[in-house]
Amino acid sequence: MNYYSLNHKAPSTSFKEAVIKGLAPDKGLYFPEKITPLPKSFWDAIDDLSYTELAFEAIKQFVSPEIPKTVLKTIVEETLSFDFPVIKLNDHISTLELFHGPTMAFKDVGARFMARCLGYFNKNNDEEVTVLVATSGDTGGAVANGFLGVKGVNVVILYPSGKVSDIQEMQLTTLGQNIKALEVHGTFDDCQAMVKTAFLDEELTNNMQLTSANSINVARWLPQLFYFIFAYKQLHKQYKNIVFSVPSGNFGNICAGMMAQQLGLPVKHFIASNNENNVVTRYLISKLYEPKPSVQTISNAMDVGAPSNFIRIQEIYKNNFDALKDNLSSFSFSDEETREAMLEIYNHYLYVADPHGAVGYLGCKGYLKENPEAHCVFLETAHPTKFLDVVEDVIEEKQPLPVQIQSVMGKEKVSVEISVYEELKSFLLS
Ligand SMILES: Cc1ncc(COP(=O)(O)O)c(C=O)c1O
Ligand SMILES: N[C@@H](CCOP(=O)(O)O)C(=O)O
Repeated sequence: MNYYSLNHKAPSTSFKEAVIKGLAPDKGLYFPEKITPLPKSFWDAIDDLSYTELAFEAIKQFVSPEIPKTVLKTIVEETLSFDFPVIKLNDHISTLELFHGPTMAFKDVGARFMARCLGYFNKNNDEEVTVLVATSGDTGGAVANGFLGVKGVNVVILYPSGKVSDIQEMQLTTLGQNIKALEVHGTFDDCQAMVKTAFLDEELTNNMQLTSANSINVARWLPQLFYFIFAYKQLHKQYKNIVFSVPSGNFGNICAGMMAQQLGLPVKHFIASNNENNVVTRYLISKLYEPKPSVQTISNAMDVGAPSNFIRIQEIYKNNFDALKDNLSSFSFSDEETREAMLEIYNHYLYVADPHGAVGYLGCKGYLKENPEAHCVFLETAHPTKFLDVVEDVIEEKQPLPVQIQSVMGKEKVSVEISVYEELKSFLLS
């Protein structure tokens, strides 16, 4: 599959080059040249196919011919070595738990898939690759875990100082080896802007092979489309009008869901559920896309002022506002509403949701008011214990810590503080 730059000022490139480069030379995100819907026989067989078979068929067109089928099979099997259960809360709302991987957030799938693709492409290459990642909380830990000890790969994670949870910080600052953490005095958007600037800096790119493990990288972004197919497999016999409420920040996950829909997944509608960082909610009301600096919230991983992937969503809908609006609703919620939702979910359903999932739940409720015939699946994008302070404070109940979380507790934090791009550059050159 070839990929073109959404800035349209760079040549199109293969999957391999798109993964290795991360971002196109004109700073545009890569997008597949063609999306071929999966045949009816695939959807008809959904009950008989395993998760790995479904994932293999769904991703095949995007990675071939550069990744041979046998290699892809192994990559998919290794990537998906944990569960993706749907939990029904009531007849209209379910949640898809995406936190059963090693770092307990939905990023594990993309990070593990990308690490293996990069490993395959680099296997006969002596040149080291530096993977740059900006994180508002979860990508950093997942990429650190996914790339730990991978030969020839150095990972540099930029995270906003004081704006990630304690456990998220431990996950990205304590692993050592080939993983380095930079604590940025700024917001996630500052981290993301520094990463994008680095890709355009010839002094850097002439000296080292840089790539990104954020969802701007197609190998990190596209595997997220599996989730929507997995949820559909579990629910389609019971419910007809399935809609997804996706807690959104950088909009990679919801955009991957829209790619699954392009492949033919019968999704009725998407809901982008936001905290107070709500550029897309405002856009759908005003038609004006006006990013603004992010504000800090209790669903910190969604504290994104300028979502990278919105341009991919615009591409899917050919920049047609009405077509997008037909398929996408968006709601924005305050921290107070989020806390109330966490308590409501706990009291009514004895289910402990994390703050991001709770925003997704509120998105379901908002949509169902006008569309009572739908069955809404909100994505539980991270395990509640990643946000221990908030969760225990709201439900007033001590939470047992899963082994994945226990394994990072008490380890020594190692990070380097930086404030401006020049400091990132000298760190990378040193
Ligand atoms: C727990 C959690 N929920 C939601 C999001 C938002 O996902 P996206 O950036 O793909 O919109 C993130 C971060 O990306 C996250 O870590
Ligand atoms: N919420 C993310 C922000 C980065 O998103 P990505 O999908 O583009 O990597 C995080 O947790 O870091």
